[in-house]
Amino acid sequence: MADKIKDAKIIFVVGGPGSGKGTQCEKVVAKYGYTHLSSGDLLRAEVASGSERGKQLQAIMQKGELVPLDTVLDMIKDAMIAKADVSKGFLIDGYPREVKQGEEFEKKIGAPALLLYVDAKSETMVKRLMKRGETSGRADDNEETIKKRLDLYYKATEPVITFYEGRGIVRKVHYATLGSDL
Ligand SMILES: Nc1ncnc2c1ncn2[C@H]1C[C@H](O)[C@@H](COP(=O)(O)OP(=O)(O)O)O1
Ligand SMILES: [Mg+2]
Repeated sequence: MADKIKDAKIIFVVGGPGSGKGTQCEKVVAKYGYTHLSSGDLLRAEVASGSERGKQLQAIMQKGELVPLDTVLDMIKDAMIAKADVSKGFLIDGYPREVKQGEEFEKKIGAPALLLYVDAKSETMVKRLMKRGETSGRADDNEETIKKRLDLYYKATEPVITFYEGRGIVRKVHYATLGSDL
């Protein structure tokens, strides 16, 4: 099973909460036809299913914390396997959230060809999340949780960018634009 994805082209998409990762991914999908997999969307689908595991995940996400690594990695891997036959490559949006997640992904699936870093100022992110919170229905788009998500991003996720910069595979994009030479 896992063999099906061992040579897949992988692009990690990393950025703060509300930085515009999903929007950037839509542009790449339109242009290159890659398969977009969002860790947050996969987790929210599990929550929406009403399963016992979904209830546990919901409680963690509501607090703005990270769900256990194995849970999110298994979900991504299953989603990749399900799309392996039709996919030209995968945009993994919202993962890795910490260096350890990147290392485990590489052990279990493979190495990324590129990391798209969606850069945005923290004031911009907060503004966009507060605005999104008016209509998103997301339990984590409120002032208190947004602050925790941002703190966690700077503490745990920014080191991921530094880690992959060391390999020379980071491409920085601003939330409003996307280079044409991906
Ligand atoms: N790779 C990951 N590891 C652990 N928790 C994750 C995760 N990806 C998402 N989550 C959990 C914690 C996040 O605060 C929540 C929402 O994720 P998201 O949809 O990627 O948020 P956003 O797009 O606002 O950054 O889901
Ligand atoms: Mg998202």
